[in-house]
Amino acid sequence: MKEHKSTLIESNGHLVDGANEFIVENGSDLKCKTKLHFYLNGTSVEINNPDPDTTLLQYVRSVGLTGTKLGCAEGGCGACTVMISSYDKSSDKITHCSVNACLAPLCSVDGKHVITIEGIGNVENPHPVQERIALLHGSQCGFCTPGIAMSLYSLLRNNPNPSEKEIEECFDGNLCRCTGYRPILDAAKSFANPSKDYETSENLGCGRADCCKLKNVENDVALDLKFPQIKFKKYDVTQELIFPPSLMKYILEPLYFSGRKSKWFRPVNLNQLLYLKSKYPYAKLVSGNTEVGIETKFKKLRYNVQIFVGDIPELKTCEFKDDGLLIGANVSLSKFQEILQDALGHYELHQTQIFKSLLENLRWFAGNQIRNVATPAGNIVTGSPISDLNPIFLSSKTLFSLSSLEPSSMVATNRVISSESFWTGYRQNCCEETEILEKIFIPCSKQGQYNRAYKQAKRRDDDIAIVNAGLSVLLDDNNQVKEAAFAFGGMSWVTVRAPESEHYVLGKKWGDQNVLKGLLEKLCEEFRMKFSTPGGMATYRKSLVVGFMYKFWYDVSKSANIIVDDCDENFVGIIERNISKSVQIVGQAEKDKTIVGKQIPHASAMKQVTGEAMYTDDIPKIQGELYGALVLSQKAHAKILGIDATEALAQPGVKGFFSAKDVPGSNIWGPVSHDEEVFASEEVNCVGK
Ligand SMILES: NC(=O)C1=CN([C@@H]2O[C@H](COP(=O)(O)OP(=O)(O)OC[C@H]3O[C@@H](n4cnc5c(N)ncnc54)[C@H](O)[C@@H]3O)[C@@H](O)[C@H]2O)C=CC1
Ligand SMILES: O=c1[nH]c(=O)c2nc[nH]c2[nH]1
Repeated sequence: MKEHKSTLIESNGHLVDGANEFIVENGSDLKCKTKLHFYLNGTSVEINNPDPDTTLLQYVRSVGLTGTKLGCAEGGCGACTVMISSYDKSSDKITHCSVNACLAPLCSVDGKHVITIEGIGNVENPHPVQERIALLHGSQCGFCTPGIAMSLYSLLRNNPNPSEKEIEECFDGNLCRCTGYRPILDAAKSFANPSKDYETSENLGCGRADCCKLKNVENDVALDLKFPQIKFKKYDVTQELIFPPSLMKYILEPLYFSGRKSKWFRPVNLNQLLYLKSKYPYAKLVSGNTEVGIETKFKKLRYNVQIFVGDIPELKTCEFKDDGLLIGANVSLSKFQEILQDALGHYELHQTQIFKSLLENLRWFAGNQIRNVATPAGNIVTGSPISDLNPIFLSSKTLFSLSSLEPSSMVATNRVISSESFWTGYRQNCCEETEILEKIFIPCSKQGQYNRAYKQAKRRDDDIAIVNAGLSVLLDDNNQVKEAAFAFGGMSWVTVRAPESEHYVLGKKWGDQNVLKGLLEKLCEEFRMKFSTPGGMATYRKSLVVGFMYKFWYDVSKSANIIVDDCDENFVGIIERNISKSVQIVGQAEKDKTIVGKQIPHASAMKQVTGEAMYTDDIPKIQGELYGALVLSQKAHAKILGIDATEALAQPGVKGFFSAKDVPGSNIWGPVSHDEEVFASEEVNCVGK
């Protein structure tokens, strides 16, 4: 990767390539559009100067599409899943992505087609996805159900013939806390092509002659066999909502919106971005918004100027160079996965170690909805100490290319910095205010190099790491260590290397058990973590570091054909979760009975799965509506000596305060025995009462 300089001023004195479109500061004279245009469930929508702080979820719910739910608000539960389709002119391809509407800025959907649960079907005419989830008991309280349906729908739009594995994986960003995944997966797998998961004929099916998994069985016939009591609609991909033809002619133009608290720029090429960043050095770049969205919502950070970088083609490029992969810093993580997968076929086997580590790691990076929008740049620049990607970048000496524009000379400059010197402190890096991360160069591994990534989180899918690692060694022909780079996340304020352990192992023989012992001891010395360390679990985190190295030792030994004593296969690789299997045994339907022995979907199922079911939060607001909040005990056990609400009542907008003495009738209630107070009267006996 070479550093370069270029000027944004042409010989005739004009700015090149559209940079001048942002020259006027207040927006009134800008050549950019101030109207947002997109499609929502097949209908064109235009909004003049939308507020940059509005999320897509707030918008769709505000126009009555309340099937999309607000759950965690941080991209973790999937209740807000919608599908966003976009058309790429250069490849003439339409892509469909499941996305968390709770984090997606409304302003980011310009030129795209947003489909919510209401857009795919309704109670009278449900989409097959909705119908099968409802009829196969895939909803109980139904709150997560629209999001689950939209994840499956998005998968089918990209891949109408998925395998069972692909179906299970499409739900890695959806949580359900009451129905249970068994009936959801049963319904979803009714869309699967089983032959994709079972490669040999011995594995085809459960042994029954009429097993639904037998090859050559037509999909709908198979369904009848598996669920004989239920008649489903056939899934016909040709009946899907089309991508609006007018959006295929859409011209990408710069946008400018000015809201109550912030301004939003959308440059459409790199020059425009560099120009804007030089003009507004303090501006926040927004890409997938999966980190910035958390900062503004939960950490209450304010960014008065936001520059959206999600529609800049130069930041989404990919080149297979002789010695590595050069990618635009803002490719989505899903696209990054595709690129890495292609790289495995493009390069020689020994060159692909780092690409494989990244692929392994991306499997466990959040859920699909996040990976469809989040970017490597977002992860690198955030510099979270438990970033999933940064340990691998650090262990592989990945290079970052930073670009900026010097405003007085209008010269664009670029410098290349190694990941080894990029992060400087807790969520800090060496980017200057006017710099942007443009490209990332991931080197090919060398002959004899081994790179692995490990992650331990509280659960495998959709969770942030407790500790993670990117480990690399280069062995010579005698298996002596020529180079070592051990990077760990979750062990300090930033992703860190273990220089003493790396130094210890240099020149030593991989596979020699004394070396392993010494290496593990060195790691323990190097990561002395105080019991009081932020994040806690000091002993556990240290043991994870040692455990990862132990695993790496055997993993590399196996790959390098080094015979080691005590090599337990369980130390190598990860424990794979097989495709889940389930069976529901339903009693024989009794002829003279209408209910007993029959699988009867509950009465709200179809309403829930179509988003038509109304929850409290979905009820339209009424004029003068008031809100209530509970005042809870902060003491575990205390006598209530008195309640003074004067200060609360003095707050603007507060209309009243109510306690036990205001309850009309009895203050005692309970589901079976009436032994609880509605409001505590004399004593509290737990925090939160
Ligand atoms: N909410 C969630 O559940 C999860 C969030 N994440 C977060 O997702 C992030 C991934 O990316 P995005 O959503 O795309 O990030 P983002 O749009 O939220 O931006 C994150 C940071 O990266 C900066 N940035 C983005 N592109 C840049 C560029 N080209 N040059 C310089 N700075 C740039 C932004 O200014 C911001 O400081 C990670 O940082 C990670 O922490 C990851 C997994 C789960
Ligand atoms: O690298 C990351 N991986 C994650 O899973 C995650 N969740 C929040 N922030 C995150 N960063």
